[in-house]
Amino acid sequence: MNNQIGVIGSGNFGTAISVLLAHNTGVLLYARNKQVSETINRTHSHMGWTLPTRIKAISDLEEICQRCSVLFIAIPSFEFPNLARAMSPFLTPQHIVIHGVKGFALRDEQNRNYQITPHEGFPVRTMSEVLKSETNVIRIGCLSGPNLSKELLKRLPAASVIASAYDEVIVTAQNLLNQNKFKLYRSQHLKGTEIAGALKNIVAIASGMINGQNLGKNLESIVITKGLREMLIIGQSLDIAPDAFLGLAGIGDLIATSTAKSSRNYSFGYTIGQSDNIARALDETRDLVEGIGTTEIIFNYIRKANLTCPVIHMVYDVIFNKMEVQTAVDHIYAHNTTFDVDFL
Ligand SMILES: NC(=O)C1=CN([C@@H]2O[C@H](COP(=O)(O)OP(=O)(O)OC[C@H]3O[C@@H](n4cnc5c(N)ncnc54)[C@H](O)[C@@H]3O)[C@@H](O)[C@H]2O)C=CC1
Ligand SMILES: O=C(CO)COP(=O)(O)O
Repeated sequence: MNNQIGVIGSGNFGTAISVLLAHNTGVLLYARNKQVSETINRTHSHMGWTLPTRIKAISDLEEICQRCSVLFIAIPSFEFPNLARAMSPFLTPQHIVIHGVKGFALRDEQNRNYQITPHEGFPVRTMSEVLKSETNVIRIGCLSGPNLSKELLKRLPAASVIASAYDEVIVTAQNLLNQNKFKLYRSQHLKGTEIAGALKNIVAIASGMINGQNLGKNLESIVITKGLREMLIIGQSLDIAPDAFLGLAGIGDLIATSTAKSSRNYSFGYTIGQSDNIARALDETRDLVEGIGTTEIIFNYIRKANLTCPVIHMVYDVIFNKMEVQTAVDHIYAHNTTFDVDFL
């Protein structure tokens, strides 16, 4: 292995991570499509962004795993189990693998209408759990925070969280990524960080819907605040400490994605809000919107776990029951109000 760092996934976030890494080290960027990697190597540009020459692209999964002892992964959650299985023969306990994926994988990949059993409270796997079960990698981390890729690629100031149970993972990520105007904060709450990053996407969709309908800043702030409450009570139901939800990977990312037009989750919600036509919004969306699948999975969970989560309910009803946004907003007003902060 040499000292190049591997990045798997050459989309928006993988490219942004590569550019940040290239400030401190050489990078091998994996693109599945050979034509894409050849074009990156020939033009030193990708998706309209000029790339540092320290980034070399590659299309051989075995080779990138053999050449890089530290790998970052940024691909959609629905492809993650397949990728983990494909990488498995090439990974060893010597590797450090850090993912930046904000979504879940179902334990039973065929069954979205899962059951909750007393022994398996959360019927989904986080990406670190997928890596643990599908590969022999031990030192796993998650990079998560308010990291809108367009802003990172424009080299605007940002920060993020590296979460891992292993100090070496945290220190390695900090050494590789810390630089002027980009800093990594540390967290030992790996699962909480992963869950926070996935759940905030649902709230970003809700906020987009409210803004697409011009329902005002008051309602937007209710949705974001109560959305955070729902993230926390889901965490509580899983015995996850609130820490992960209250830092940059929780409330920080929630603010970024629930207020930025460059967030794909927010802008998907915004399109629905503008047209009140979910079929059209789904049809027109070309971008990855992680929050759609997460809403379906988590709605099923909160129903079975008997948690009251009006914001998630609202998003579910609009997307999956084709309810109009203004009607779905009623979920927020359907309950008798009790203590404002009822979750600490
Ligand atoms: N774009 C952003 O601002 C941020 C995205 N994320 C998260 O990163 C993940 C990826 O998002 P984006 O990069 O934005 O998505 P994207 O849609 O821009 O890119 C995904 C890339 O993954 C590749 N890919 C898909 N399946 C693959 C496989 N099996 N093997 C290898 N490559 C594969 C695709 O070809 C594509 O290049 C998501 O979970 C997202 O929530 C996290 C932070 C910021
Ligand atoms: O998670 C993100 C920024 O931190 C990216 O959000 P979107 O996937 O909504 O674009």
